Amino acid sequence: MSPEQSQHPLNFEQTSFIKSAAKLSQCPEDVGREVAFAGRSNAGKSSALNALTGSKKLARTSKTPGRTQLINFFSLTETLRLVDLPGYGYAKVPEAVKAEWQQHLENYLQKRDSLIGLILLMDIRHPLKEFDQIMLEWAEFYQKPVHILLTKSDKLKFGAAKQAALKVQRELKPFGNLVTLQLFSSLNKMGVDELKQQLSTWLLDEKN
Ligand SMILES: Nc1nc2c(ncn2[C@@H]2O[C@H](COP(=O)(O)OP(=O)(O)OP(=O)(O)O)[C@@H](O)[C@H]2O)c(=O)[nH]1
Ligand SMILES: [Mg+2]
Repeated sequence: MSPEQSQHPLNFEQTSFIKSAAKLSQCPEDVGREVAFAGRSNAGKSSALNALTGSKKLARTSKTPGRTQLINFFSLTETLRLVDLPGYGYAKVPEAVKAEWQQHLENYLQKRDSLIGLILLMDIRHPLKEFDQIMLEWAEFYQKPVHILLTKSDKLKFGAAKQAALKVQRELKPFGNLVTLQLFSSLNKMGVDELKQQLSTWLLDEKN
């Protein structure tokens, strides 16, 4: 790691919970900038937010997939936010409920002006499932950059994790610069610094 990589102008430890929203109309005012964490149920979104902010309980984690059913907003500064999106694709939820979540998610991606980028989390052992593909297509359609975290990388040996990342990277070639990717583990904190760097780049860029 180079010295400049370990310095983040943003203090992620000062993140605090703002509110939960079940639909777009309940979201905080659409001003400033925010980055949303998306991914299938159980991919590790809430755990990643906690690892990022150095808090054990900022975002609720669970062994039961589907725990986060609301859009949870966190503030980093007065104008910068992080968002924990509901995990999609949880099989035990009725189809009608799934369809409704998807609708809220697409609405959020389409209409939220302050949304400047997506962190898309995928379990490194099960990447690019159907819902990940849908998310990538929406992101491309609505022109939102995506940074992928291959989570639970601690579950594989480093060499195997690297191989898995290369394979995913090859499959993402059609998206070009819009999609980037890294290894991540909330358990051993692998990639937390790289994630902070990506978020700082997005959130502090005056063009966004
Ligand atoms: N080994 C390992 N387990 C992890 C990691 N990240 C999350 N987990 C575990 O995976 C499970 C799901 O984690 P969550 O962070 O709650 O997942 P989520 O994506 O927020 O899930 P939903 O809220 O249901 O969408 C929990 O049992 C976590 O402890 C990781 O990096 N390594
Ligand atoms: Mg969650």
